Amino acid sequence: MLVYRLPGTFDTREAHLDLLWEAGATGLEERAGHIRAYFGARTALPPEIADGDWTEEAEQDWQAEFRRTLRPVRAGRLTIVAPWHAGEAEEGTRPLIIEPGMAFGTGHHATTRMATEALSELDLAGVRVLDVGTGSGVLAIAAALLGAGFALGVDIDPITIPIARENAEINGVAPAQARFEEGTLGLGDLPELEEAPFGVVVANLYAELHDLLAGEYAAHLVPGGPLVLTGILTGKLDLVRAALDREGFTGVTVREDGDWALVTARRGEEP
Ligand SMILES: C[S@@+](CC[C@H](N)C(=O)[O-])C[C@H]1O[C@@H](n2cnc3c(N)ncnc32)[C@H](O)[C@@H]1O
Repeated sequence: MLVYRLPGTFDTREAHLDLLWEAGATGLEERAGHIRAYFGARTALPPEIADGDWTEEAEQDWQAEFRRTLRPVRAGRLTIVAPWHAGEAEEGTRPLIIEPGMAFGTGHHATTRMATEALSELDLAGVRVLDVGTGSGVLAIAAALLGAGFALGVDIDPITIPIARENAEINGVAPAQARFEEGTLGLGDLPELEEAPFGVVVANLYAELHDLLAGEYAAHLVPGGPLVLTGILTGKLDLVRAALDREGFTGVTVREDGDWALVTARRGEEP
């Protein structure tokens, strides 16, 4: 693979980005002060950009570089690691191994890390946990490793389900501890969801969906059960706060990391 560097940012070079795709770029990335364009082979750049200040980088083993730079992420009582870093969990934490792949949830996004930290602060011993939008399965697996009695991960995207199951297996989490099913809330077609309510519901989705699903979260939680929501841009916190208020959640707390927020609340009053 070849990488060409061009000074500038996506904003200042916007007109060039389409040209790069048309020229066959397989990836574009903005780094401090320059754009990197990835090509499978040496490519004649279009004249509009060929006279720019391009540098061709030496060919590298990008796969090895990617594997090296994907560092372990500390999240509460766990460290989220790729399989090749399984021995590098921080002292006093347990490794949560996630194979980086097609599904969201390697721990490198602030929302995944904050949600894992929030789960880590709860006493999950023996508790049934519902993870809505499970992706890589990271939060359901985290719950199982933190002692949950059972975790169910659901995702609307079917490609995530075998990925989540494989990640559970890598972590030694058996199907009796964590199961993964295609689906969502509100459709009523998942037998597991018709069973007794869950002790904790966690969802890393987005603010508008939390607004839509807030009533479903309440319906699937035991009275007083904690709700952990993230994937929320800080500018949309009011939408989520209003939805939780509408559905009778109490004790709302907010934590932020950059543009992202995590909200916790409890269903109704303590029993
Ligand atoms: C931001 S990722 C979160 C992945 C993982 N739980 C984490 O915390 O890193 C959101 C996931 O939610 C799924 N999703 C989106 N809309 C959904 C819905 N209505 N019901 C269930 N899953 C949904 C997506 O397919 C995606 O896998």
